[in-house]
This record gives sequence, C-alpha cells and structure tokens, in this order.
Amino acid sequence: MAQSTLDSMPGASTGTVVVTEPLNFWGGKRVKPREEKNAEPVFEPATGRVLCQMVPCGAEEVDEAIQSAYAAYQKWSKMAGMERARVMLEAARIIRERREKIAKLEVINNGKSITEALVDIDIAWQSIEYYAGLAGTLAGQHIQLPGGAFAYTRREPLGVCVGIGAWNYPFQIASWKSAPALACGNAMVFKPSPMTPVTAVILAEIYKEAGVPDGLFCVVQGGAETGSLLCHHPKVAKVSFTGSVPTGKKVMEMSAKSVKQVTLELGGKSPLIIFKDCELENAVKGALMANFLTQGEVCCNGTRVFVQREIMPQFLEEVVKRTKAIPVGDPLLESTRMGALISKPHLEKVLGFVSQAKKEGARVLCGGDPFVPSDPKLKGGYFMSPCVLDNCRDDMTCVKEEIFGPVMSVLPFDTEEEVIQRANNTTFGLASGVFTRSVCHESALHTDWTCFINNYNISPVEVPFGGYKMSGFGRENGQVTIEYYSQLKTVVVEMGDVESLF
Ligand SMILES: NC(=O)c1ccc[n+]([C@@H]2O[C@H](COP(=O)([O-])OP(=O)(O)OC[C@H]3O[C@@H](n4cnc5c(N)ncnc54)[C@H](O)[C@@H]3O)[C@@H](O)[C@H]2O)c1
Repeated sequence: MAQSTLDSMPGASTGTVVVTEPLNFWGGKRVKPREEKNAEPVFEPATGRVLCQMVPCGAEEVDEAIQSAYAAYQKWSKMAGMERARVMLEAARIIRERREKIAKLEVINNGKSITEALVDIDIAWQSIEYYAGLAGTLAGQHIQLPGGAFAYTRREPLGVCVGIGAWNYPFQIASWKSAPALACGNAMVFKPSPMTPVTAVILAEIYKEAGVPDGLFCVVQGGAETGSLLCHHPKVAKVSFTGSVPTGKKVMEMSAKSVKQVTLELGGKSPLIIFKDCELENAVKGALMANFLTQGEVCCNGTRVFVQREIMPQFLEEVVKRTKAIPVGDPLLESTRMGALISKPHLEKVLGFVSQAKKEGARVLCGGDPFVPSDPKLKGGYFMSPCVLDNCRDDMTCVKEEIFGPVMSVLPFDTEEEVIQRANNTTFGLASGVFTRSVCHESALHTDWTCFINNYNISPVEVPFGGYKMSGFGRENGQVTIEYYSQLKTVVVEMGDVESLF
C-alpha cells in the first residue's frame, strides 16, 4: 500500500497517473482526511488533467499530527547524534535508490523537466546525508570560572518544528527543512503547497522505513488555513517557511504571538551583472541558467540581466538564439529542457507580465506566448515559450516585480558604480551574479546579498542559502543552519561556597 504510488512510476508516462492514496502522514502512517467535503483538485501541469484531490487538514488533524510529532521528539531527542545520523544516512540511501521514481512523480505533479527533477532529488538526499554527518558533531563548550567553578554549554533541539513549502521544489524543500531539523533532534510537521501535495508523503514513508520513531516527520495537507493553524499551535517551537513575501510576513506575525522562531525563505528579483570583459559564452549560459530553470519559477533567479553597453548586441544575439532553441514540451522526455508552468492562473499571470512590459515600452525579442506542443495529450498543458525582453528600464513592472516565470529582462549599463547602485535598488535581497574576467570580489561585496561569480544558481548543500532585506532571514544548508534548528543551553556549576550579599 505505502509504496504503490511510487511502484507505478517506472511504466508511467505523462497523462496516465492518478494518485488516490491518502496524502497526510502522522503516527507513522498515511492518514485519510477526516472530511472530504473541502477537497480541491490538483492538476498535472503538462496536461491540465486532475492528478489527485487535496483535502485540507482541519484543527483536530493538525493537532493530532503535532501531538504525534511531539511524542516522537521525546524519543528522538534523547538519542545520540551518531544514532540519529545512522537513521538519516539510511533515509538518504533509500532516496538515492528510488531517485528515478521520485523524480518522475515530482515531474507529474510540478511540470518541470525530468532532467531537473533528478537533480532536485539528488540534492535532497545529499542534504540529508550532509546533516547526518553533522549530527554527531553537535557539541558545546567548557568554560572555566574563578574558584574551580565552571560552566558548559550544550546544543539542544527546539522541539516540534513546522515546515511550510512552496510548489517549485516540493521534495527538495521538504528535505532541506527536515534534514537539519532532524539532525539536531527535533521533530517536523511539514505542510507542502496545496498544488504539489504528492511527494512530501513519500519522504515521510522513507524516513519511517529508515527507522525514525513514528511521528517524527509528519505531513499535513492544506493551504492558508491549515498553515495558519500550524503557526498558531502552542506546541510548535519554530516555523521554517518558503514562499512569497506577503505570506512570509503573515507567518512571522502569527509566529510572533507565541514567540516562535522563524526562518523565512522568500521571493526575489535578483540582478545578474555582465561586464564587457566577461567570457561571453559563459555569461550567456549563466543568463539562461539564471532565468529558465524550472520554467523560471525559481526564487533566486537573476531576472534583471544588466549587460555592459559595449557587448549588448553580441549578448542579445546569442541569448535570443539559444532561448529560441530551448525544447519546450513533455517534461518526462529526456530531450525536453522546459516543461509546463504550475497552473493555468499562474501561466496567465506570467503572460500578463509580458503584455504589461510591452505596454510600458519593452520589446519582446522572443517568446512570451502560450505554447501548444504538437503531442495531443499536452494540448491542455500550461506551457509558454521562454521570453527575452529588451528595451527595459528600471521603473518597469517586469523589472521591479517577481514574475516567477520564464521571462528575462535585459538592461544596459555603463559603469560598475552605476550598476551596483541600480542592482541594489530593490526591496528584495536574495541572490546576484557577476560575470567578469577581472577580480570581482569587490562587486560581490557591494551587492546586497548572496553573489555567484562567473556562474549562477549553484546551490550545493554545504553552502548556506538565504536572503537579505525582504527576501527573508535565517539560512538553509551549510553548517550555520544547525544554529537555526537548535538552542544553546548554559549550565553553571559552583564548586565552592555561595558568596551572598545578603
Ligand atoms: N527563498 C527561497 O528559498 C524560496 C524558494 C522557493 C520559492 N520561494 C518563493 O515562493 C513564492 C512562490 O511560492 P508560492 O506561490 O507557493 O508562495 P505562497 O506564499 O503563496 O505559499 C507558500 C506556502 O505558504 C502557505 N500559506 C499560504 N498562506 C498561508 C498562511 N496565511 N499561513 C501559513 N501558510 C500559508 C501555502 O499554502 C504554501 O504552502 C515565490 O515568491 C518564490 O520566490 C522562495
């Protein structure tokens, strides 16, 4: 029963899968929704067909999941880091073994290409492996005090952590949040996006199979209402949220009521700066990687591409030629490089940004239209042709707002000083990129956020990832994330008599 969705994957193709198993998971098993009446259809983006029904969890179900996570936390937090590591390494091994099946299911639910989904799943198990490696290293300090007294510190878990995910990297987000949480001895209740509910529960099954106590990683389905129940629950110690800025603000506000810790991984409108002394071939490849992965639905995409005026003509010629050549279509085909956007309303929103850009004076050099693949089964899918916009100005909507689709805005610049000022002139602060052959750490230091030099969208699990300004705070990945899922306890030990002032 538990493995049936995945077991049907090897023979599955686009347009054939229906998921009927329950998508909630707590107490060590899948749990049927209590009431089906609020069910919402979930669509396969490549066909527009209904893939499954998502039934939001209500207050009682959320409470049940949290209680089950709390019970598991009591056991898991008492285990040694090395014991936790062993279980997590087994989970990573199982994911690696099933990577093709999980990736296929992810594609069917999310619409991204199978080539990319396989990378996402690999990054997911790597994250669990990485934090398993750190679980045994959690330690404190010993501090000597006068008269033989001393103090020591211990790194302790927080308790039950909540993870709330976006729809663009469903399995990977669940792994990036749960891996450091579990390594530190916490339990996690995870709520995926209502548009991508099917793979988080697979992760829950894998953790169980690997040997975590029942309830340690739970999945509750739902949207805003379920999310807010999680943020308000008194037994929750921390909320790690990935999503848009407006929702992030609400999560922070709700969490503040009971002083829960929060990590916010929010949106962006990142700049990519291409200097005239760059290796043009690499800069063009970088611009494509910075804009068109996952149909442009990537938070840290470098969607404001600043190009030094002298090389603008060559840059545009090359970038447009390659953008036109991107194969858009059936995301399960290995030859496809761009799949379908997440939903019909989202596709319409992205196309609306292109129309608005035209009205404001931008020139469409390619793409920006709905795309209908020749395969009849894809006729109802949410495809569009990847778009490059020229003639852009900093005050245009397409340059200021997060589009979250395959739309690149290209802007000319003259000097480094000017471009850094323009690049930083945004309330977002997630990522940036610089292409140049000269030493450019100066530019990296001057951008208000993470900076990729001579590449873009590289996120190895060892490297911290996260935002400045309204793109959020806290970090995911890297050693530092341990600090966001643990707290430091201090113990002071007196060895002599108490010197009292009274
Ligand atoms: N910085 C990052 O790491 C990162 C990664 C991926 C996506 N994103 C951002 O996510 C956004 C796209 O994702 P989205 O459309 O799913 O975002 P969203 O903000 O609409 O939803 C994100 C999650 O929050 C939940 N939610 C909605 N209202 C809520 C509420 N009131 N209380 C609690 N939870 C609530 C949703 O159900 C979903 O699970 C983009 O802005 C993108 O940049 C950021």
